[in-house]
Amino acid sequence: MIRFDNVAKVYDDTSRPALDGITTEIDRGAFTFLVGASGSGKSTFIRLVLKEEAPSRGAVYVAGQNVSVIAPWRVPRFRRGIGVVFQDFRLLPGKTVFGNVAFAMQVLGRSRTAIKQTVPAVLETVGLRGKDGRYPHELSGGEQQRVAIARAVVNRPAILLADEPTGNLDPATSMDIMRVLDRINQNGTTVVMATHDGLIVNEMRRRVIELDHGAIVRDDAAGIYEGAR
Ligand SMILES: Nc1ncnc2c1ncn2[C@@H]1O[C@H](COP(=O)(O)OP(=O)(O)OP(=O)(O)O)[C@@H](O)[C@H]1O
Repeated sequence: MIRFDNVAKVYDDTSRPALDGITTEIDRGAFTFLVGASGSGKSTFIRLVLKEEAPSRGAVYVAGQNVSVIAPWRVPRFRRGIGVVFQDFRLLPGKTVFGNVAFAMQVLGRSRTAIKQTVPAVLETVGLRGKDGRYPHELSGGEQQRVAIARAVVNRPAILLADEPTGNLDPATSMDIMRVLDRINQNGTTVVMATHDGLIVNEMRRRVIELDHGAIVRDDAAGIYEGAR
C-alpha cells in the first residue's frame, strides 16, 4: 500500500537529512506505528506519503503509484484517498460536530442525502452519538480528536495517517482514541500512526518501525517501544 524505496529527504536549509535511505513497505490493511524521538523523521515520512514534500532521492509509492509523477492537478484527488489526523485536532471552531464532518463531504460535492446518511453513521463509529450539535469548544480533547478522526474517514480513504494523535491527551483518553483507530483499521483502512508514546505502542502490539536520525533502526511485527533513545 505504501512503499519507500531508498528514500532520502534533505530540507533546503539544512545539511543533515531528515530521512536517510529509507526502504520499507506497509501492507494494505495493516496498522503500523512509526516511532522515534523528536526530530527522527516521523512527520517527514508522513508528509512524503501525502506528497506535501518531495523526496530528495529514491521513490515513494502509494497504492502502486510513484507519488513524484502525480501531476499537480491530480494531487487533490490523490489526497482524497488519504485521511489525516493531527495532534492539535484542527477543527473548524464555528461549525458543529456534524458540520465539521459534513464539511469534508460538502467540499467533494456530495449530496445532502448522502451527507445525512453517512455523517451519523461515522459519528457512531467514533463514539460520538448524541454530540452532533455541539461545537468544538463544548467538547473534551478526546471528543475533539474523535471528530477529527470522523472527518478524516468520512469519505472512506484507503489510508489513515495519524501524526501524534494522542499527543495532547491523557493516558486513559489516549487509549480510547486507540480503540477508535483500531476499529477503523478493522474496517479495512490502512493506518500509519506516528507517536513517541511507548505506553500506547506496548499496549497495542502492532508493527513498530523505529526511526533514529532519519534511518530505520528497528522494525518489529508486534513490537514494543521503550521510548526515545
Ligand atoms: N520544513 C522543514 N525545513 C527544514 N527542516 C525541517 C523541516 N521539517 C522538518 N525538518 C527537520 O527534519 C528533521 C526531521 O523532522 P520531523 O518533523 O520529520 O521529525 P519528527 O520525528 O516528526 O519529530 P517530532 O516528533 O518533533 O514532530 C528534523 O531535524 C527537523 O528539524
